[in-house]
Amino acid sequence: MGLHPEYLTSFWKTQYYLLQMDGPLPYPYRHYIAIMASARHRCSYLVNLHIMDFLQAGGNREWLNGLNFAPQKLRNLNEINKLLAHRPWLITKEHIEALLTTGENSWSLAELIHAVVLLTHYHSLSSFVFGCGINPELDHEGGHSFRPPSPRACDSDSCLRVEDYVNGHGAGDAMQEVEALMARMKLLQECRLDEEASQEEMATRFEKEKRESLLVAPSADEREFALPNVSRFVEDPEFGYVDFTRRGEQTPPTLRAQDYSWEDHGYSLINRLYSEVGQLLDEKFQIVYNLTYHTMAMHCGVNTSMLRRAIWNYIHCIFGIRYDDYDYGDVNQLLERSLKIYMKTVACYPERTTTRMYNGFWRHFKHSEKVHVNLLIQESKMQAALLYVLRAITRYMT
Ligand SMILES: CC(C)C[C@H](N)C(=O)O
Repeated sequence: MGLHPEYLTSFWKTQYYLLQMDGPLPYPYRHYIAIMASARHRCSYLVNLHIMDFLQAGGNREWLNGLNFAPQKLRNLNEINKLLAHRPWLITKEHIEALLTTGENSWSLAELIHAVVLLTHYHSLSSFVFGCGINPELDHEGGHSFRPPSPRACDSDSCLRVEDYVNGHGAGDAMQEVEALMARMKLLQECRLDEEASQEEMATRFEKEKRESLLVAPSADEREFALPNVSRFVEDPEFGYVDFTRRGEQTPPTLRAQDYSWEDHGYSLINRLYSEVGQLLDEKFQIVYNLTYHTMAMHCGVNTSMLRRAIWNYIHCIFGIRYDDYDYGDVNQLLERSLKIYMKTVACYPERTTTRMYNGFWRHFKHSEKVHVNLLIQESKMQAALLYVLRAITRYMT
């Protein structure tokens, strides 16, 4: 994240506020929730970090034996943790009601907001960790694996491939890919001026992109095994993003941004209930959405807003969120298949990200640009999950 200091500052402020400042939840709870959220995505890096923080904050060591050892109140969060991580569109006001009205184990509304922001923060941070290939620290379990799950650590196969591209024949191809992408951006910008698609056509393009996104998935053999220090915090480990293996599984239903958007609805609700955090999140979303260096691989002075918007909206599309004024044909034109696979893996099954996927897209772009893509994925995913849970809270309250 240090490659993007403006973003990092905002990220740190938010995280610091959520973990260290006065707030509705006791400190050990905050770290335990971070553990529960990271464990959903098998992110041992973050689980280990927060196990240490939990103990430092005076947390009860017993709870670290697993979810079954934690107080019932925390265990009650399990359902919403699962849904937020994998299928946030399934969250209803009944889930909210169940948490707020269970006698002595009830959550207050303020506590619940704190908890859901923490959950979504750590789900999306897990995506960043796997997307950028951050390895477990050496003194952590799995820190010395002989096949590290990290894009940074090269398995010989993918290292060879990258060298091939850069030194040999592939380098020219990779450069041409950049040129072709720039040309497509230019063409789309020019066409936009002459041609406006009808509302129905725009809706069809969204549905097509959403349906197709279901087919963009890593193969099952990329599954990561869960380490015991992580799996003890996970119940119902099979529950994931829409499961394609089950027949007749539907695509996520569509949430239209005009009915519930961050700017008009989500932000104002969270601002009312937990105002500093509302502000901090809003600032962070704005920073990441507008972040640009006007570069594209070896080119400078480029307006990349179209490309960055396509990345942001593709993630929202995977989670069923549609912007009526956006033409999803752009996503199809601008995001190559290998990038879509990478993005969907990082957002939905982060633990299955591989070196090969990381190296496979945008072969001529800089490392910092790939990290930039990860920031967009991370924040877009967080906002998507928040929109669903905040909508459910609004429905519960009205
Ligand atoms: C994600 C990247 C294509 C972003 C680009 N390098 C920019 O500065 O806008």
